Amino acid sequence: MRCHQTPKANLEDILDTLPISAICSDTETGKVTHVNPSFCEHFGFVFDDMTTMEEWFGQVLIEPYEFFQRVKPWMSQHTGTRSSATLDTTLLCKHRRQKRVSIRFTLLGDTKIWYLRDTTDHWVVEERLKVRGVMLEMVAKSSALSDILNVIVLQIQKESPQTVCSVLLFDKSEDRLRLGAAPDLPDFYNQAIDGVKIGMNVGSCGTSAYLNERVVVDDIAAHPYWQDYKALAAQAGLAACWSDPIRSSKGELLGTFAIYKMQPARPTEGDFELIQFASNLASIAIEHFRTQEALEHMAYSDHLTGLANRGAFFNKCDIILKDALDKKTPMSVIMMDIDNFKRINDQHGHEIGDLVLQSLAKACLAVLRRKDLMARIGGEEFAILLPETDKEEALIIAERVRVAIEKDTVVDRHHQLIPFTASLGVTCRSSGGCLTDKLLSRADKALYQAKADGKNQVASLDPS
Ligand SMILES: Nc1nc2c(ncn2[C@@H]2O[C@H](COP(=O)(O)OP(=O)(O)OP(=O)(O)O)[C@@H](O)[C@H]2O)c(=O)[nH]1
Repeated sequence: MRCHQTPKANLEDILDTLPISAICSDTETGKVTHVNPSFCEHFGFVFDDMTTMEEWFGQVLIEPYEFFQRVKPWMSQHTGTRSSATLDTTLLCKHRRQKRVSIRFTLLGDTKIWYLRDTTDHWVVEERLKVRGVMLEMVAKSSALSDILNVIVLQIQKESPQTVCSVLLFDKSEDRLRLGAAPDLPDFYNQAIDGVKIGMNVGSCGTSAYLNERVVVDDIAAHPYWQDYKALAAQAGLAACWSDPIRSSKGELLGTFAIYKMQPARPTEGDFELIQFASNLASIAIEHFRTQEALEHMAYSDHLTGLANRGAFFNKCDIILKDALDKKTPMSVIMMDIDNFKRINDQHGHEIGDLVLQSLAKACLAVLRRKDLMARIGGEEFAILLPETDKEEALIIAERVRVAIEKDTVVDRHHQLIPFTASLGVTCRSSGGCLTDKLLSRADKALYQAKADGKNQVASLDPS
């Protein structure tokens, strides 16, 4: 690797035997006069790539501002013959790999000898421990899942330059992938992918989720998996993508972790290890979040119908009522009770009674709006919260619910259709404001009226 036979040949011979990377430069001109084989091997540069150390730093520093803020002052501080202070920084090798290095130099006559130690492995371990700690702390504090996933994605992008990552979450009920975190992918791309149904040839992630195995696509433009999405990927500047299924501790699919590249590329062993690390971290976060969700669902929902339970309904009602008073918006509630339910139970059995409760809940949800909240607050008693809804609109909704129930039936084991009906009481909040209890008791009175007037009908009671 010696470039010239000079009087410094002995020194260069010694440097050439060292396992540590070394560069010699002229103290006067700053020109690089020698690089040892270890430097070429670790960083990919050869002697002909080097002019001065200043220029080289200008090319390889990851953060351009670092040259004037850190590197230049560090270079000029040292004048004596002892070794300089150590500079820890991140460089981009000739083959575009990012490396963490510790650099120092010494003066020997008119030669400056630079020593570069590759500390990447150590740095990666430290960084990963750090991000793992941050993530576990966020999990313990029940931070939003998207925030936790963002931390993981940003860490992977930091470790692997020219990389953009995404986490998609698996929605088992619909076999779709939903956006979990992809802070550096363009919005139009995220919107197009959000909700995509998994299957063969649905990009790297859709296919990876479908096959429940890692998918590597090194050239999106030419791969059949991307046939229907390659124009979208090209618009987002994406050229390669490998995707790993994120699995729970029981092996169930939770989502996918994807690494995108801007140029066609094949993953290295290091990339596989990186995506595995990311998938494992994401799996801890998602699994914890799903467990929390399931616990909350159990605490706040009715096991038979899946509707909100009494406690959840009262809590939500308090919040919506306060909000309606603050914003001076209308709000209504409906109380509902199945007609002659005892008779249904007595004639057809408790199991059929349960089926009626479940079927009625479904029929009502189908005609309610997304913002409405329906709850089972007693055996055959239901309540419906209608935010931003005045009495006239509430009466229309109540009638729609009544008709939906009237049209619904369940079938017994002899294939006999069993119809059922319900009575409904409607009220709206008073202009002065009232408590949830008062509001519900007024709706209850209206319900009582509907029962008294012959059942299978809607009655209302004004606040006045
Ligand atoms: N199958 C089933 N029945 C229930 C459940 N909870 C309460 N019930 C029954 O609901 C019935 C309520 O009867 P009642 O209060 O007399 O009311 P009703 O027969 O609907 O009469 P009206 O309200 O006047 O129309 C009772 O037979 C309860 O056993 C449940 O979870 N499943």
